[in-house]
Amino acid sequence: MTAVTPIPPAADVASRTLVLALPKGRILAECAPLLARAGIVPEADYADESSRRLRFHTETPELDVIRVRSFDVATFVAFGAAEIGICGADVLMEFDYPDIYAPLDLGIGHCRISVAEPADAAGRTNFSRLSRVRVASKYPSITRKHFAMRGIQAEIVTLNGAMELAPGLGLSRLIVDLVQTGSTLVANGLVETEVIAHVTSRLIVNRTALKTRPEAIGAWIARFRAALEAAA
Ligand SMILES: Nc1ncnc2c1ncn2[C@@H]1O[C@H](COP(=O)(O)OP(=O)(O)OP(=O)(O)O)[C@@H](O)[C@H]1O
Ligand SMILES: O=P(O)(O)OC[C@H]1O[C@H](OP(=O)(O)OP(=O)(O)O)[C@H](O)[C@@H]1O
Repeated sequence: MTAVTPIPPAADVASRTLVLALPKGRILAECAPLLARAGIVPEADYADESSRRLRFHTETPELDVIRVRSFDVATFVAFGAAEIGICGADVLMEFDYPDIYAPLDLGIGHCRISVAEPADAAGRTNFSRLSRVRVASKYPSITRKHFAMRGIQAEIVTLNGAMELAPGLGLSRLIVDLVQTGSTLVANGLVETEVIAHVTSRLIVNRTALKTRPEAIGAWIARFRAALEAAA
């Protein structure tokens, strides 16, 4: 039988090293100056995506960082595996975890989550007469809610990338995806028809951890706030 590691008693949880979950990819690079201003200096290879390590110490003994997929940052924090994290508002909207508190807009990762359709069909869809529509997205919950608010039942085709291919290949009529410059849409013959929400990255914390360790976590929130003010 495999030995099961006991769940640490509350006292250990209260004193364990805090974990900050960072999203690998584009946001990680944008985070770097903010982390530096907040006094967080992780081991040098934390930003080296060719490194197979996922957890890194920082110069502050009571704080480690982990590097995970952007969508998974919210899950690590919601379940208390990481006390603090940085992730896009798109991810927070999609999961809507009640255990996450997002005290700070970090002003990085600017984009929007939008509906798009083929340029040659744009403007021809009469949404007031539509009862069902097939939409490709990696945001099934946001998409379903958005169309439900207009009385349309969205049939979601969940993809993890390259959504822009879906309409041209007959997989869906519309897509819901992130847009920043709009060049990916243009390159694939699509146009943005509706903005669902504007997105930036947020500092997030686990609500229970904030209640049990208010000084430690509150101090990190304050450091991030000061770092933002210093940059303003
Ligand atoms: N084009 C963009 N411009 C600006 N911010 C973006 C853009 N695309 C995504 N983001 C923001 O960055 C976050 C991470 O996106 P990124 O593209 O790095 O990862 P991903 O491709 O969604 O994830 P993965 O590679 O793990 O599948 C998103 O949740 C969003 O908040
Ligand atoms: O409006 P733009 O500036 O063109 O940016 C939008 C693109 O950026 C994101 O993709 P990403 O580059 O993260 O690739 P992915 O498909 O692997 O998620 C998003 O899913 C769009 O495809």
